[in-house]
Amino acid sequence: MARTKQSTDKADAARPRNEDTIRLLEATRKLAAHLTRSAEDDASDGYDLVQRFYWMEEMVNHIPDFLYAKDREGRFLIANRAVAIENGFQDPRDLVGRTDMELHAHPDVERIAANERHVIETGQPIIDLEERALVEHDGERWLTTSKVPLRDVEGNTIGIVGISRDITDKRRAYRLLRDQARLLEMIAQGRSLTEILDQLLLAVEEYYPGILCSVLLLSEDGRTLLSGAAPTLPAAYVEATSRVPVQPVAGSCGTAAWRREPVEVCDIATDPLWASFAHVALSYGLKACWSTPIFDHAGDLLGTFAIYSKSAGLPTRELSDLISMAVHLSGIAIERHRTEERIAFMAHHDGLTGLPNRALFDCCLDDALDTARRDGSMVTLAFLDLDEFKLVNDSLGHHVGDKVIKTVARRIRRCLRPGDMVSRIGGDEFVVMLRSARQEPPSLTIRRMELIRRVIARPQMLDGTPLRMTCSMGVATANEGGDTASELIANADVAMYAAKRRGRNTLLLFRQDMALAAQTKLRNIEELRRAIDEQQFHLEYQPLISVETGRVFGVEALVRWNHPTRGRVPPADFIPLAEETGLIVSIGDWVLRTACAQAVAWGEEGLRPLTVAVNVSARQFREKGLHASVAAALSKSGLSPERLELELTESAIMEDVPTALFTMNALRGLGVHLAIDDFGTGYSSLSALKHFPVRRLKIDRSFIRDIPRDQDDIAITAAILSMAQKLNLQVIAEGVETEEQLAMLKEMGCKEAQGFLIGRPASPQAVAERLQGEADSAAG
Ligand SMILES: Nc1nc2c(ncn2[C@@H]2O[C@H](COP(=O)(O)O[C@H]3[C@@H](O)[C@H](n4cnc5c(=O)[nH]c(N)nc54)O[C@@H]3COP(=O)(O)O)[C@@H](O)[C@H]2O)c(=O)[nH]1
Repeated sequence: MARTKQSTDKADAARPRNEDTIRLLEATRKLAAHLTRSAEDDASDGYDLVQRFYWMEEMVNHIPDFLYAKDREGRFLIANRAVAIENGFQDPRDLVGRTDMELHAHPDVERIAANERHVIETGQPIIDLEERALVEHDGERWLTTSKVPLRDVEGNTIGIVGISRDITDKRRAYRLLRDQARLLEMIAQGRSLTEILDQLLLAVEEYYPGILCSVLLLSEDGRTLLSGAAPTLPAAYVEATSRVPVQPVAGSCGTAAWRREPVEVCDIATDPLWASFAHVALSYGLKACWSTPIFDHAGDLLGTFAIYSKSAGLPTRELSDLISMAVHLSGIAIERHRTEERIAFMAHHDGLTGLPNRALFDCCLDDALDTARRDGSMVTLAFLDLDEFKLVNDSLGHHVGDKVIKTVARRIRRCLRPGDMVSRIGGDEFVVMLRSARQEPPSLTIRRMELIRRVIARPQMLDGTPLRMTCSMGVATANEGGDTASELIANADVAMYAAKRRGRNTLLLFRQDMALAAQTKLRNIEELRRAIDEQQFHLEYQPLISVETGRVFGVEALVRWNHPTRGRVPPADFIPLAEETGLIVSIGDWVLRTACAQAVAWGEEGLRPLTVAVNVSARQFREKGLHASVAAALSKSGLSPERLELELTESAIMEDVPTALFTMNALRGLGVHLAIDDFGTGYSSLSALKHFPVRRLKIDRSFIRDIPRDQDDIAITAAILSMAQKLNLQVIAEGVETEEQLAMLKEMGCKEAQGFLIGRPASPQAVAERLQGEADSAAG
């Protein structure tokens, strides 16, 4: 207690006293006297005034808030220990007589003094005013303050009584929430990643003045960290550290990304992790660097969040909390940005190869052509289609097909120069745009395109097996082939189809006559469509006879097209186009229905039952609907199934033997018979032949034509006959035109024949007459 009395006296002696202070002391004395009297009155409770005063002082000193009274001049009259410590004193009494002005050179000192004067002059209290603290530890601090007039016993205002509470943490938490909300809003609004990260880093730096933040983003290959945001770091430093390797020893960030955990380097100058980079950081006064990896929700690394400090050391707990929040927000922003980038990329790129898709390509082609028109540069386009790609997909599976496409895409890309472009526009179709600043001779352009073609054709290793993919290419240049994007594309497309026709693995430069051919083809397709709609077809029937008896046992239905202006169009002129376009499916369906109905009609005329043979094209054979189409033709006509024979070509069967076998068995399941047409021209596997559920082989007319002159044809025909006999198959010889041929075939043991000698394709009426004639002569 004595230590307290002495120090008060000392303080009193040291401070200048003005009238208010004297009045205040007077008031205090009166108060003390009053308390003494009261204490004497209450002596019965056993506690004296001094003890009460001590308790009061202890109580006030234990309050963490700042309690104080000041005189009219702003001098401290009394304060609790919290105020003393805040101002750098141990004993509150050391504060007495001092003013804020003396203690602090803070810009807010004058404003605080003015507020206090206002309370004294008006007698109006200030309640819960938020103000900056005059003392800063670890950055700016905030108080909420209430100040009321201090009055003496007469009611005169002799100063103020104040109470202040530190609300720095509360305010920081509130600001944190507000900043967080603002950043999330920016993310939701789709603002740019740089803008969001800059905002985030500036907000963090505002909490702890003196720190500098940066975000580095992981490169696509995951091996490097690239600059993401660093709004306040010196630009030269950002530049110098724009590619940080992700490896075990690579500063704070590269190491944090490598270890996938925070790396806090408290002294860049001495830490071995910074051995190679320290000189750069230190030259900018950066002494410590604390880096935290940023992950996405799936745990994949996105980048790093780093804080640089200009003094060596480690982050405080509060700063660590703030870093966690900032890392989390950075993760959300980067992940969202990546997702948006991915969506945008997918909208304009092909998912398998990553190449620009048709929409993006068209856009770039338009731009390139615009530029070419302005500056005389040259745009060349190539349409490129892989040869027999379907075979790869069908035989080796789609996963192998995908690998092939990716390899082709990669190879084409490697052949391109800046400004060139390649796009995948279909399963195995690519379009390449080459640009050159000046007009080049066609030979030069073709050389570049040829290079692409040759590079594609290099063998690819697929699961250890080499595969060579060739392609057909059509090339068109803007100056020669056409000036608009659609003309250019159409011309390159036409040239590509011409290349395909030329025999694949070929490059053709567009010529005007190709366009004419393409236009004719388009017109033909249109006319063929109309022919189907308007039923411009009819059937003729060619007799099939028994060599032994010469009697007709069946007929082959052959389609004819009566073109409204061109007249009779031979099947050889339109069947291939119908095949190519798929129109053969409708035509074939019609042929089936008509032929079945005709066979029934002959029966109804009283003619003897015949086999009716109908050609099934390769395309029709591949169609899933063939089985249903045959079943419908039979049920609609009422024809007995064993009287219908479907002629399948060797090549259609051999395209995909297992599927063909399945289809053939399904058709046989309907009760219809099958024959292999044009036998000998394809590559029938003889071992597979014995499994095919066929009844008849039709020896192709090319082997019959030169009989009996050509010994080879005789040998082939004999071999087919012998093999068929062993396999228990019937054989018919096609294209028999002469008596010699027929006689020779008979001699060789061929039991059936078809050809102009026996009968040309004829109308149903003519067939009926022939059958009637045969019946009559048999009867007669
Ligand atoms: N998918 C379908 N293909 C059909 C259909 N109708 C016909 N075709 C195919 O068109 C090609 C040409 O047919 P076409 O001009 O009718 O010729 C056939 C006969 O006229 C001809 N032939 C018959 N005998 C002789 C002969 O002694 N000499 C000779 N030079 N030509 C002759 O052969 C054609 C029938 O051949 P094939 O079908 O192999 O038995 C032709 O490929 C037809 O298949 C149809 O409806 N659908």
